[in-house]
Amino acid sequence: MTRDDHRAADAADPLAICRAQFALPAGLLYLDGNSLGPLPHATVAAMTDMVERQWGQRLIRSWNEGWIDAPTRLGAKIAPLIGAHSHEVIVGDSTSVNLYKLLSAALRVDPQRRVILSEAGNFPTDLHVAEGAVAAVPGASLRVVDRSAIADALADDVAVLLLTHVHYKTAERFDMVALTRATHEAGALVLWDLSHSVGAVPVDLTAAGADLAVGCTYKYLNGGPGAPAFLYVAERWQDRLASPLSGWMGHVEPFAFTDAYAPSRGMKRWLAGTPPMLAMAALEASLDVWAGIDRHTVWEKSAALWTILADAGRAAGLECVTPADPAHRGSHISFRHPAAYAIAQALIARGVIGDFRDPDILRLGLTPLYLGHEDVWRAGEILRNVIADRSYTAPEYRQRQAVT
Ligand SMILES: Cc1ncc(COP(=O)(O)O)c(C=O)c1O
Ligand SMILES: Nc1c(O)cccc1C(=O)C[C@H](N)C(=O)O
Repeated sequence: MTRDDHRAADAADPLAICRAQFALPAGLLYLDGNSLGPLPHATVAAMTDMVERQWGQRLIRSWNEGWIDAPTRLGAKIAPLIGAHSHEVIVGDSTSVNLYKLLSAALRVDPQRRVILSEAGNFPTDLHVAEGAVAAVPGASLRVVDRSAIADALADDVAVLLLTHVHYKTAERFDMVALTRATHEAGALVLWDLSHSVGAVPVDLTAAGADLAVGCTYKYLNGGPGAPAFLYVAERWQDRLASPLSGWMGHVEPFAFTDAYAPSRGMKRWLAGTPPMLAMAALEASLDVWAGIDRHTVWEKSAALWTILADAGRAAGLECVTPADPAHRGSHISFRHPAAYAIAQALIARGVIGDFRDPDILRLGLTPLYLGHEDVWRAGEILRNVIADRSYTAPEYRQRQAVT
């Protein structure tokens, strides 16, 4: 396909108008929105209003003018993106903390089931938090198996299967429907980490019959660095599970100021402390960008952008570790190369921001709201040049930074 073909695809692209909603630096090709999404213009205005008016002028009155309901209001805005009902999602804390809450609760459902089952090579925080959760429950343990062995490892001692739907390194995607069904047949609950799925691939937790989920909002949802995460509990579990972090915001009557804890009905019991309103304001503005955007259109465009980079990678002789079948992958593409770190640095020096994942993965995110076909084609051309002329072998590209 030629540059003109990609220009024609951009001209016909229903999502092309979304690009103007983001404050991306001119000339930059940003292929790292799967790690930190860019700043929406609306966020700047929302933060100004939050700081100057809501905090500055309205002060504590703002708690009754929209702040106290922010966790459930934002949860309701995320719900359609993950195929959940609005009363099944709440926003607060980090993905790591939310994982702890849900894993701890799931471990206490059936005393005969004390195992968290997960995937070797899952995103580290998922496994680290699972270690912490089992350490707090006598007799509990973490079982980690290869992704191909998950279904067979669903023994009768498993309390909860913890999986990241789209793998952070390879973009491999689990079959949510099939694995949820297999987990239920084995008598366990399933907890999906949707950090690399939400805003990227169409997710339907209700259709899959999923029990629990968490996910990150600073990647494809563009909520800002460290934006509060979300937590999902299917309605049928809401009265049966309780948070181990029984803070006052999860109390049925926080402003009764009682000594004894009694959990709220519904999703509010998953709150612990006071919501971080500055961060909530940024996230709400970015969620509003998603209102009215069809997730299937986003996914179709992602698949088209993926093919452009896959072709460039093939032409450059790179090994692609992301599945070619769109049904089995997420919205990034990863190439394995012994000099992946240096290649990522050489690309950054040429205005293409992607990232590197230890030890040998070059990862490029495809975010249809602000990347066009021609943009991705240009990134692919730059990638081909960097490989062909071996410019990545320059010594300055070997220097590792603290955050990669
Ligand atoms: C699969 C997955 N889970 C969780 C996280 C992050 O958790 P937290 O926001 O708590 O750092 C990430 C990325 O940072 C991730 O890729
Ligand atoms: N959360 C991050 C951070 O605080 C610093 C650097 C990167 C991140 C990330 O989000 C990493 C990301 N989850 C990943 O998939 O690799």
